[in-house]
Amino acid sequence: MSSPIYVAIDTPDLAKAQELAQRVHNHVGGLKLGLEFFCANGHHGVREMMKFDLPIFLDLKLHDIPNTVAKAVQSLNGLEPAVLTVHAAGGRAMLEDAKAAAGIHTKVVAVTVLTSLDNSDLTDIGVGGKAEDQVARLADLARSAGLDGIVCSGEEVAMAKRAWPDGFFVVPGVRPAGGAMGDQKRAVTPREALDRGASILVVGRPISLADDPDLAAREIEATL
Ligand SMILES: O=C(O)c1cc(=O)[nH]c(=O)n1[C@@H]1O[C@H](COP(=O)(O)O)[C@@H](O)[C@H]1O
Repeated sequence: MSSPIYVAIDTPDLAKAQELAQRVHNHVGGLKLGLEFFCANGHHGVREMMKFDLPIFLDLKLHDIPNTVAKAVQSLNGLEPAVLTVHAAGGRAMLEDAKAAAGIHTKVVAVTVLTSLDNSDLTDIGVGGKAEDQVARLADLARSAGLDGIVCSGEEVAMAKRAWPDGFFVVPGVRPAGGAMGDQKRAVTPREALDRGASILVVGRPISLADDPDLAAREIEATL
């Protein structure tokens, strides 16, 4: 079985992205490319990263009116990433139109509550209640809008999976025990996330900033 670890390649620099992928590609199950990579390198950059023969997770976190998001998703035609993100907070029509515009081989997943937010951040943006309640609400919306799954933290994934047993659950912001949190606030270990129902794990800095990214990826995999 392939590794559930998708390495987050968070750089605008194509050569650096290729170097990291080259180092870790035998120890991860996929490559996650984000907005900074896509803005700098576009379709060409994604095609270059497809050469590693691993599934591509295009993390664009689209969030706009339905027409704009649908056209943006259509503009990815030809790339057919394995996974594509949109923000659940864009609402039902946006989610439905994003899914309808995506290729059949692309899992469209909705970001619920960013792992960098805690309950007090939610209060600041006018969302009352706890992160878990908001994740539950948005997961329900994503499911009824026909999406393939959600992105949430390891703190909510067990609850979300109980409510949506065949959903696809992406858990980012995971940290090996004792690892630096950085800007992440709702982090669990990779093992905990998997045990609680994650389908795939997104791991960035614990691998990319390690002195030996290859070893770091292998060490995380060994804990799973
Ligand atoms: O959609 C994501 O992948 C995502 C959602 C979320 O709630 N939190 C989150 O950290 N991410 C992404 O997951 C990666 C986490 O990176 P590290 O914190 O360096 O492991 C980054 O590429 C984020 O953009």
